[in-house]
Amino acid sequence: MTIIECKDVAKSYKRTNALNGLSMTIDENKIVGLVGRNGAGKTTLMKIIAGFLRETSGEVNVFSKRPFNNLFVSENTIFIDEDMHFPTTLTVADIMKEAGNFYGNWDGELAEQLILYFDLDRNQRHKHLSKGQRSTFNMVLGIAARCPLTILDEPTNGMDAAVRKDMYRALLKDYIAYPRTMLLSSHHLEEIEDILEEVVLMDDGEKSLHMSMEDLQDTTIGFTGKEDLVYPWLIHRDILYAKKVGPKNVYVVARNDFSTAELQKMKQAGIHLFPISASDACVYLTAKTTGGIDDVFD
Ligand SMILES: Nc1ncnc2c1ncn2[C@@H]1O[C@H](COP(=O)(O)OP(=O)(O)OP(=O)(O)O)[C@@H](O)[C@H]1O
Repeated sequence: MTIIECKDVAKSYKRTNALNGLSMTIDENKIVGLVGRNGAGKTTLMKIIAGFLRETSGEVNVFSKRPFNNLFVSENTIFIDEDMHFPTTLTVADIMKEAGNFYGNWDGELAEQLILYFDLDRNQRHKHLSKGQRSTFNMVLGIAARCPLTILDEPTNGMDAAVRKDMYRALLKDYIAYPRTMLLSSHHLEEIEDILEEVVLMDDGEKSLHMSMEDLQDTTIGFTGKEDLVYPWLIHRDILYAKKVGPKNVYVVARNDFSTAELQKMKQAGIHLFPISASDACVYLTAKTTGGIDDVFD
């Protein structure tokens, strides 16, 4: 069943077009990563899906309803980001109690166990938590609410590496026990790639690709070897990144539309082929130049 459907969605702020005709569908009970460079439009899209912002044009359906200001969508959706504000007098325990009143699937016991594990003081006011503690608590809310649609926008900002790892593990374990639809944005795809089933890569307010994690790994391929050996194979190919290595060698990343036979022949010709990680593939696929930061200095 489709949970999120975006058709040709655009969103303009005064001088910026944050989304430029984006279309996608997200099916039920999938964990989908939303990735892209700074300013690609991830937060804008997530806020529209959560019903916090209204699209400028196009159509968005969440649970087959228009999400903006929709009570059904807000009861069934939780949106977690680092800007979550609560009344300043509320403690961690107060917020958990309120969450229990609002979210039908709330698991108070799990929330208490996670609070204990992550060493949060349930009597501390939310506004007095440190940056990392605030993110930790917010994500506990996101997990324990067990909303049919859980949207997590850069949820681990400020957490240390150990907490981030534990938190994603907690998220995955709870998702396996209680499947729901999750949309998760992060600048660190390598940290979440093991838990994602699909990735939506955004670029300049548009969807650049939407595919399974497995397919994403095969989207790009790297080559190193002598320049005059490598380049003839790359005529009319989509070169995403190229760098000279020493006087005669090159390091090239290209979109992988090569046949197995072609790759085999390249290997036999003495070209070294190597896989590109999913997170690097996203960087190369959305890069503005083929030389990266080196272009600035050349
Ligand atoms: N309230 C706003 N008013 C004006 N412009 C905005 C507003 N919010 C976002 N933008 C602009 O819209 C574009 C998309 O921003 P958005 O926050 O959706 O991107 P993002 O992919 O989440 O970025 P990041 O990874 O840096 O968090 C950016 O150019 C941003 O400057």
